[in-house]
Amino acid sequence: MTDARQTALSAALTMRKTGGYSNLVLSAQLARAGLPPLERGLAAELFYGALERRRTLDYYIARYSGRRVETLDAAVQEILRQGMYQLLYLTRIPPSAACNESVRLAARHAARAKGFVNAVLRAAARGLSAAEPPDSLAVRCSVSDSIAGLLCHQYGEETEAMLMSFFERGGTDLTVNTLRTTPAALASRFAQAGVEAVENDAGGLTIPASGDITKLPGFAEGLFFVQDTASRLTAWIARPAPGQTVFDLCAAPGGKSFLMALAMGDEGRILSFDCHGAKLPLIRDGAARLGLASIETRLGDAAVFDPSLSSAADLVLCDVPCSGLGVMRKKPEIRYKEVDDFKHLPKTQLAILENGARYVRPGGALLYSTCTLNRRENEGVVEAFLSAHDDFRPVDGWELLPRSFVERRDDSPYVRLLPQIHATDGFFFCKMIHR
Ligand SMILES: C[S@@+](CC[C@H](N)C(=O)[O-])C[C@H]1O[C@@H](n2cnc3c(N)ncnc32)[C@H](O)[C@@H]1O
Repeated sequence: MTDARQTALSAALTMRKTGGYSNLVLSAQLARAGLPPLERGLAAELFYGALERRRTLDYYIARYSGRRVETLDAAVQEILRQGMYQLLYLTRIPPSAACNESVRLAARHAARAKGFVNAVLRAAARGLSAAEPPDSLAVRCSVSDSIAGLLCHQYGEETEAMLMSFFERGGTDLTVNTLRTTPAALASRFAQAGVEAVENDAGGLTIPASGDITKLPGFAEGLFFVQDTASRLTAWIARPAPGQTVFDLCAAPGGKSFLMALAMGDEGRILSFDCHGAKLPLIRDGAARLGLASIETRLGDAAVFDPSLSSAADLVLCDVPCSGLGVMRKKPEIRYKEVDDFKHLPKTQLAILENGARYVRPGGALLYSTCTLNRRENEGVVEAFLSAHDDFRPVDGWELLPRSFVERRDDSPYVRLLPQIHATDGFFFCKMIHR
């Protein structure tokens, strides 16, 4: 029989085998399993929880088994991780149920290890309340040693609070299609369907994170799209006006293009580029669902000048590819990247920014953004750009934000959203004006 625990285990084993994005792997397993809502919620909690806490869980598994986790069979590793996750973090599940259910899974997937799984989890259930937490910050926060080292170097004592804040569960943020409805009207449609939506200060709605977004009322009518609050702030900082020309150089899947089109009342021209042709339909389909006619998609490399484009854009967005260290909450696989995997990025990011600058008309704006906390990809890139371009001046992004986001830490014009302070994803924005 397929249940929540079986579904979570299948997703974890698939992820090991095929890699890929955790949300896509889980969605495929959930679609196959057809579980009722509560069971879906538990499956997601176990799958994401065991993935995002993996290093911490492995520390305790090693402690109570006397074995290094990598030496165990794949199914045994994942069953123990999900079992240990229940013991440590899911207080609503009695420890005996966590042990029994894990043993049941072991009987099916690793019969010879049934007794071992039982012994490890029962020893943990008895001992965990008195166990010392891991000494290592990387293990406590469950990130790679190299990511912990990088962030400690850049953020010092704030690092642990920053990384711990990624474990807090948030809802799903939606941007409302204000050409078709209002946040209040959409919230009341959701309420009629039993979905509680809360309006936030940045003009969006937050709903509890569960279920299939496409089944919500208003989805097919294009009344909203999923977009994190941090990302939505692009509209406040960019402030495009109706009738303007906007180039969105790294646009797929299209969230910021949609946001610009809404801010412009769908009047004007938005050219949405991506270098991956396969992603362009995501932008086109999204724009069609939302009824946005001002968006045109183009295949293009943001780092290479296209002479066929006029250098008359009012606004150029460079929402560059980045290490994603600010979005670990939603993409837990990012936790285990190595810093070497993304050390090439600043060069690409600077090349995109340099090229983007060539399309901005005098008086127009260039907006650089990332969803990472890595200063080499943020301040490092814009400072390299600004030191070579006295024809661009940075503007104070904080002054453009809604009141509730003004908790700034310094006088820098760059907007640095920190998850432990602003309760958003980690994000970076630098808006520059072409003199
Ligand atoms: C951070 S994502 C953009 C997210 C998007 N702006 C949104 O809000 O939905 C970066 C995008 O840049 C694209 N990309 C990466 N390198 C690129 C390049 N050299 N030229 C154009 N697009 C690129 C990736 O395919 C990816 O879709």
